Amino acid sequence: MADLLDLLVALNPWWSGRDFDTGVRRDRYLSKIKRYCTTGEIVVLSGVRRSGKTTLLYQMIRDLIDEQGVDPRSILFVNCDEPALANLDRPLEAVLDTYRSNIWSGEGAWLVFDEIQAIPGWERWLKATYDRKRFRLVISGSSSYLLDSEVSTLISGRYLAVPVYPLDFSEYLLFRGMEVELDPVALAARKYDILNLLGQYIREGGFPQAVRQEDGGVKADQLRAYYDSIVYRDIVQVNKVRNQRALADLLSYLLTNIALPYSYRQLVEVLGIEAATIREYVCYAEMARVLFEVQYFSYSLKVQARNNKKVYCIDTGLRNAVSFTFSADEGRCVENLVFLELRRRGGDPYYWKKGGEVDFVLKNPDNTLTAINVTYTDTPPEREMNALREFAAEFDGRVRDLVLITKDTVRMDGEIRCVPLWRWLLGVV
Ligand SMILES: Nc1ncnc2c1ncn2[C@@H]1O[C@H](COP(=O)(O)OP(=O)(O)OP(=O)(O)O)[C@@H](O)[C@H]1O
Repeated sequence: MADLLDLLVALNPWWSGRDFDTGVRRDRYLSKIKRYCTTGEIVVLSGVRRSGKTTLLYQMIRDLIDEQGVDPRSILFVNCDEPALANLDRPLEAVLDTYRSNIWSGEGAWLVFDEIQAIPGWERWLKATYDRKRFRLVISGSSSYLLDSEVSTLISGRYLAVPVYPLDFSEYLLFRGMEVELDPVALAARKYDILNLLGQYIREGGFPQAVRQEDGGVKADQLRAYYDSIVYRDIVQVNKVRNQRALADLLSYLLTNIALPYSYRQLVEVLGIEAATIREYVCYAEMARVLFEVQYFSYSLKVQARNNKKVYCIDTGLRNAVSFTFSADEGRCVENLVFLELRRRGGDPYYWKKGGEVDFVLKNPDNTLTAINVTYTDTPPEREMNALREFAAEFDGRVRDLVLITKDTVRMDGEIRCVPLWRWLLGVV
């Protein structure tokens, strides 16, 4: 089919040696994708809208061609969102047939399908293609579609997921033109530039396109547009939400109150929405990866469930653009940044509260615990230290690390290690 071939040629500039834009490299993801690709499993890039999945696919393709010497024609990239594909009867089969008969009929082709969830029936096609063992498969899509139960069952045990987040702090610095060497002298020399950019990162977050936008007004509009499309396309449409007003009120409340424990009873009272509906909507927002709910830490599931929860947002810039906030809540945005970084590092944090409060508790693979508090004042308050000590006493013998993330204080205080946020985010501690 000539039209389809034209479309594929346009989508795959590397077949004809044309250049293509790969933006700023994100090595953290590229090395993971590369490792996963060697396993022969389907590699799935999933993450919130606009976090940079398509661009990462281009970067992977660039590396395949330039570093690994893969024949450019053996790589097929398809943006499944292309309107032309929607008119085809069996789009994925048609695309593969056209590619195999015109471009590459040899072994070992790479099939890279972006936004694959746009094509109905893609799960079955993917499973069947995987079972034929003739292709390497890399797919991407926004989370709510890719991680739902249907997909997990159809391709379960056959895929490795790469969760994609907006920029981390070192990527943010790179986007802002600062390449930092992780050497103590170089870091000390650039500390004030780094701190200045950290202030901006806390406010504007890490959505790549918004970071590159210099005009503050346009940036905020862009972030609001992202939010609207996440809410509408990934929550309302996917889950057929009827009470959109209630959803909007709930999300707005939660985003304004990130990092604060809340109970469903309190939400019912404030918002006038039923508890079951609140639970359902929070779950949708988590699937769209716009919010993350954090549970109370306890070895007893009953105690965990009985206690209040907290939420954090996928991006502080997005949150600041759509909620009613004041500059005084910088501390909570900082806590949100720490939460996101813990998730990027593969952690699944809890919080804990008794006399004092511990912002994050992590269960380590060796069954020990790490407790982290975050403070962003010039002098770390004693109450943050005391809460960590209280936690250590409560879970005596199980605690491996007590960490206080600070604005600029570096010291050991008994068992507590104080680390400045910027160093912790860059992984130099
Ligand atoms: N590494 C990067 N370097 C430069 N710009 C980037 C980078 N990553 C993303 N962007 C920019 O951010 C925007 C969103 O990126 P991209 O389309 O890759 O995200 P996505 O996660 O695939 O989005 P969606 O889910 O909406 O399809 C684009 O304008 C893109 O140019």
